[in-house]
Amino acid sequence: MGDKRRFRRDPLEYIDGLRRRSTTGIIQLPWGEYCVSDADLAHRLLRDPEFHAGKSDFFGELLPTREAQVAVGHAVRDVLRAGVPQYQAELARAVTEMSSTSRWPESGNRLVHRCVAGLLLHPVSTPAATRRLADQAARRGVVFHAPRMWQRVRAEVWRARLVAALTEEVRQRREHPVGQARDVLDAVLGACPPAEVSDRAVAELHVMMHRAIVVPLSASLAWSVLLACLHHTADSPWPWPADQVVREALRHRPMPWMLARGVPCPVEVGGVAFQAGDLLSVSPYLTHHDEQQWSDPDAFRPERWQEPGDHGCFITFGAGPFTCAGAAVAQTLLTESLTALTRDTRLSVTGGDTRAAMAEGNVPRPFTLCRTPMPSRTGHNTGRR
Ligand code: HEM
Repeated sequence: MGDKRRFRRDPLEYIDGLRRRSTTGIIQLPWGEYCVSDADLAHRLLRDPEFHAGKSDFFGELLPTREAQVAVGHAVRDVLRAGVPQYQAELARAVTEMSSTSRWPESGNRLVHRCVAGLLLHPVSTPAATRRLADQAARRGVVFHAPRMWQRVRAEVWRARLVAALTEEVRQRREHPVGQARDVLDAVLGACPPAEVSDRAVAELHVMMHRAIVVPLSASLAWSVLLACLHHTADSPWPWPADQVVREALRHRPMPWMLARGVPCPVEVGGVAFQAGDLLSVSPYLTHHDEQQWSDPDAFRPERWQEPGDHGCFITFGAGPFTCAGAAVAQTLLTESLTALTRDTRLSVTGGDTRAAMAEGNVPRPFTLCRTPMPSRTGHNTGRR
């Protein structure tokens, strides 16, 4: 079997194989780029000031300075943090309406999207047509990766419509500013002075943040559900608290595939010479499955998170200057979601396995989730496992 086919069949196993054969701490990916496979080297790279002197590539060219990037990240994080009770309320409604069997990851995508929608665009302050458009665009490939070429072409049309509607909304909001951010759009607006960031760039940033929030949350929720169900098949409730399941799923199957950095100047790493501008990546998956860092790294063991000293280098949210701004709130939202899904309910899956499908990152292959009601252990709904 050729390298590309082997990679497609099981990308994580494939890069694990490359790592095992490497003696230099660096591997070459099938498309030619290099990835650091040694966990210590990966951690050093993510923290190296020389690799982080300018702006983060995460925002592309939408913002003028690194300071503006940090301000947008923090403002969006603050809105999400304040919106946790709203997320919980929508989650409770959505889970009640969920059928006893559902196809994942699509159902998880819809669930997360529904619960975040009111935080992305405030329901009262945003015209219903714009909110509807954002919802339709999300379902038609603007947010989640569309597998087929024609779907991706169609997504571009929806994206253009959405950006146009959001640009108009930004114009309106800039004419009538409010004190406190009501949603992610206000948060981005508040961090972007009109003289420096155009209405259209704010609209583009909103679409970008929409994806940056919903896509990794959905994939990580799907992995949490799948991995816990595959590793606990008994009729009893899961033996782990939801936050430990989430944390272990984020370690075992980190959704971010590669964290890429532009090489700032000619340098040699692991015997390979890089020129300024070349890309060098770090793989959260390889780092989290490094035996020097983690005991029994290939085992799914949520309980490791209650054991002091069993935590190696954890980089699902990156590390160093460009770390994810939403890491803490993301873990809260994931824990809330898993808690709601398992409340007085036994979860089981059919058809799932631990191989990743490559989309915008590592996402689980399709599986069916069955939810079976269980009598409440306390006689009433505690909301916590
Ligand atoms: C499970 C969910 C999430 C995962 C796995 C995740 C992961 C990541 C990763 C890997 C990066 C890039 C780090 C790097 O290049 O070193 C990143 C950047 C970022 N993420 Fe997240 N993220 C998640 C959710 C969120 C949420 C909910 C927000 C909302 C505030 C958010 C906001 C950001 C921002 C603003 C950046 C850019 C940081 C910067 O360059 O200053 N993320 N995220």
